[in-house]
Amino acid sequence: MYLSGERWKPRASRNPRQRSNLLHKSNIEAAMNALAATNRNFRQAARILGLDSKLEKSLLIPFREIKVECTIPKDDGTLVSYVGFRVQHDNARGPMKGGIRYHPEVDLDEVNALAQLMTWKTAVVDIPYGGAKGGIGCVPKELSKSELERLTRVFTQKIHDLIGINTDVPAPDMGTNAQTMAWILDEYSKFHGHSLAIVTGKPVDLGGSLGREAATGRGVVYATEALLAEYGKHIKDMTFAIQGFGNVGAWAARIIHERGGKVVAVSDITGAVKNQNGLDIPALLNHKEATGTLAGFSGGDAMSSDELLTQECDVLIPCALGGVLNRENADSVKAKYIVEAANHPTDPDADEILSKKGVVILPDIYANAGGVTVSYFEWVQNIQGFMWDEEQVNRELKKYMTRAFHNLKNMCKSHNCNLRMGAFTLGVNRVARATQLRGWEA
Ligand SMILES: NC(=O)C1=CN([C@@H]2O[C@H](COP(=O)(O)OP(=O)(O)OC[C@H]3O[C@@H](n4cnc5c(N)ncnc54)[C@H](O)[C@@H]3O)[C@@H](O)[C@H]2O)C=CC1
Ligand SMILES: O=C(O)CCC(=O)C(=O)O
Repeated sequence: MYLSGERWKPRASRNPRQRSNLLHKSNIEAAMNALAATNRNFRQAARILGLDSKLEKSLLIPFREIKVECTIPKDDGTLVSYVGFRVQHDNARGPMKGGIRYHPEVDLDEVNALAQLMTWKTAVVDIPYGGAKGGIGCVPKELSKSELERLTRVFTQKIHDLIGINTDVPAPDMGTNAQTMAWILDEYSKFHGHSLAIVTGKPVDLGGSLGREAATGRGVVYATEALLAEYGKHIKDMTFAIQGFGNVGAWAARIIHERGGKVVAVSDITGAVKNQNGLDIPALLNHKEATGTLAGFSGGDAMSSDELLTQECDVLIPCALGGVLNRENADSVKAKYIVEAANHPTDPDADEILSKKGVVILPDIYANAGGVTVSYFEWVQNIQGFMWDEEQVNRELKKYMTRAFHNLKNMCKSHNCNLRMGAFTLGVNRVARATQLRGWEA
């Protein structure tokens, strides 16, 4: 069945040289970093769609890669330098859009992969954007608030000429939040005048949208509901394990709990906690708020973070880093469904292993698109100088996520492929059409 873990298999080429190239490529690509894995998924989609090789190449090459040095004084007066990136991948469908990540593993390859994913993601949910992503290689928890502010302002000074309301609009990602966006907005406005729509995911008091903070987690829940409905199942009858308890993970857990789902395990960088009878999520949120850690929560048993991914559950929701499901642990995954709330949580090796086990994977470029969808609503509200109420935001979000699921499913049916390829073909096809209509083909 098209929603199962079955993989799309390339049609055997009649040309033996071409065929050996395909096989050789897929062998090499089995152990890949995020960029190679993303490129591989894109190329598979391009083949399914029968894209011309020139168009394929042009869609793959990023519009612009920016790398800047950001030197700031630490609180003790010493100078320290960080490297910041912004990759603008594609703008055929509109201004480039994507988050900014503060994390020690940020590098140009990763940002490239994440920027490309944004291009396909905005197209999957059919919002008028292209894709971009940014990041700074740093450990945000080791920086004071004033150091983070200085770093964000210096980064903005370095890239302000290359972003813009109609060119590239940043947003939060791992390690950044509404406050980070407020600093970017303020710094950018010094150069360009008051510019509310230059970032999304900002504080509501500064033009942010109601519902944006919860939007990625809420979108994950809408996506999960749409998937489970295909199997005649409901959140309230299922158990969930959630990796990551930051913005996305905590909101997903909270909303699943509200809908009667049983969250049986949660992890973050500080540890993990489990309870097969279901964790009391509001109590866990209070505990995390009060102590800054999951450790010591009396409503469950502590376990190691690594165990979370192989925990007994119906639905596994990774909400942290990329590549966490890989050849080392994929075979031990017990979940029947994986909803990719994180970007690129599943390594290609794991994709293969999980598919063979019949695990259904709802891919990132659809599953976590709720955040950028409400970012789009925020940008629209800023441009209109008008504010929607939260009910309208959530209603529209559900509409976009539900429509995208049906479009994705139709691609799976038309091309007899799994959900990942359904999402990639949906996104890539829309971007390819816009590229052709603009006359950008080489
Ligand atoms: N914030 C947003 O609107 C969107 C975020 N995403 C993706 O969702 C993921 C999470 O993003 P946010 O929640 O915004 O970040 P966040 O910084 O708010 O939270 C990240 C969470 O991951 C945990 N974590 C880090 N390393 C871990 C490890 N080794 N094991 C277990 N937990 C670990 C952290 O402790 C924290 O709880 C990322 O992949 C991001 O790209 C995707 C779409 C939109
Ligand atoms: O809200 C946005 O513009 C981007 C969110 C993001 O970075 C993502 O979807 O990965």
